[in-house]
Amino acid sequence: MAGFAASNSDDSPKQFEGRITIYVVLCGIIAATGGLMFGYDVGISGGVTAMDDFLEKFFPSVYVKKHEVKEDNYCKFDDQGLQLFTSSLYLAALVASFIASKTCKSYGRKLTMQAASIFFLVGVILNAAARDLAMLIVGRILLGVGVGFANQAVPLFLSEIAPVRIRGALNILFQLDVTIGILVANVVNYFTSSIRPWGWRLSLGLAGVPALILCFGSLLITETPASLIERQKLDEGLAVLKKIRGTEKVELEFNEIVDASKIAQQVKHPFRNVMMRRSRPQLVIAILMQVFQQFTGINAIMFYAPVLFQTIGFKNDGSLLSAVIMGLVNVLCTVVSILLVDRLGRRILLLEACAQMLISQAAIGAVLQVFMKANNNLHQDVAIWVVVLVCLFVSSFAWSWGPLGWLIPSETFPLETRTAGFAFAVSSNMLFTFIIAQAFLSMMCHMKAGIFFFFAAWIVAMAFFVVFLLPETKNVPIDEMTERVWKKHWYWRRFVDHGEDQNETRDVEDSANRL
Ligand SMILES: OC[C@H]1O[C@](O)(CO)[C@@H](O)[C@@H]1O
Repeated sequence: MAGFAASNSDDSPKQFEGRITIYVVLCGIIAATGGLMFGYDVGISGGVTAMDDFLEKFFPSVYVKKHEVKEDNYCKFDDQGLQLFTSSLYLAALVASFIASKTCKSYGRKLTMQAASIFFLVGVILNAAARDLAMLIVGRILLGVGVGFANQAVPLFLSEIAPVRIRGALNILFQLDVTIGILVANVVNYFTSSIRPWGWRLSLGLAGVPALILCFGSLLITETPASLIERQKLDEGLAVLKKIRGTEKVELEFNEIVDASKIAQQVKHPFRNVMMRRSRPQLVIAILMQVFQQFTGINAIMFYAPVLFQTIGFKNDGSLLSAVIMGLVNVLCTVVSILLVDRLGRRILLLEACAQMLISQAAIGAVLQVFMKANNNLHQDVAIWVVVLVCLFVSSFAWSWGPLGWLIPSETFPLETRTAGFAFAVSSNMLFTFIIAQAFLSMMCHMKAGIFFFFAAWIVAMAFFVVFLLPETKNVPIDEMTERVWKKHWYWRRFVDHGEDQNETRDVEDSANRL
């Protein structure tokens, strides 16, 4: 299989000077709290939409359907308005990520994170105080803008400040915070569901906590050297590089960033450049990683776990508790990824997970198909098996496609197309999260257990993608990807080697002449 991977002649990381400083780790931990906002939101909506008081106030018809004994269990929550509550956030985030890519480039990663926390806070206030559906949805849209800004800035920030040998681990702090956010949200829902009739307001309002952490925390962190140098702040960039590497000897790395930024400055239209032939490998991979991440079916489970568990017959408390257990598995297995990603590499984790996810999705489908046909509810013993299978699925997702969906796109684009290219990754994630959020309950209503086979089929396609098209990027310095990865890949090299796109060359030359 070596022929399909990037066959680096020298697999050891380039020896940039420097150690892993406390400051760099601290900056990583603070910035990663952007992931908490995203995760909290993913986790909170499922539980809130299962709460009677919330349904009765905003979605009375769903409330009635939920309590109708004869209604088909698979279809109880099939309501476009209810799904719009969950999904509107992702639509807003999709649009926001393109705006955020511009602010990231022109004003830096740090400022973009600060803006994210402010948008998010305003959204939280509207949500917690919502008196009608309109207020609720406007609040969700603002939360979405916050998520779009944070998801754009944070993974880039983490990959750019990280020393190469722990880049994977540091970047995965973002996804770790996403999973912690989901878990905390599930725990919060577990308790607030018994606070009648305003428990849902508390659930939605507590989303302000991670936003406040990011807002104040981001005052303490640095801007990335790459962003400073890209914006012509060379001295500041050099000083920051020395500080985060804990040494004065940073010339090699500094020069590499300066070289990358010289090319970046000549590119006046990053979005046009990202569309050109030679950006094709990174662009295709960034988008597909996200499409595939979502078509594992993860969010069908994350958003609607409490609803799903109610569907198979757990009572309110039982279903929220199962969602909490699942959330814990998600967090712990993301830690496994942090420990392994820079040792085993990205491809092994992704491939192992494909096998484990395929087996668990197919098994969930089979159990529901067999046992739910005769009886609209599952027997408690069988339902517990479904929870076990869901945990098996979530564990493998958590050490692979979850974190690597962010890591790989953030480390593969060259500086000149990095923010624009990464915007495609974020927006694809949001688009497909939106599609799943909007469609899952209807799909479950129509396809019933078949939905899990649908996701299983996608997992097969993902495995082929990794085997043939995804090169290994472990231990490759971020600004050396073209030489060491793309030019050596059996398929992608044709885009990079002969990819001198006429328009692009003209674009760069024009800019150079103007300088
Ligand atoms: O941990 C699961 C979560 O991770 C993500 O895939 C983001 O990487 C979310 O879409 C999902 O809800």
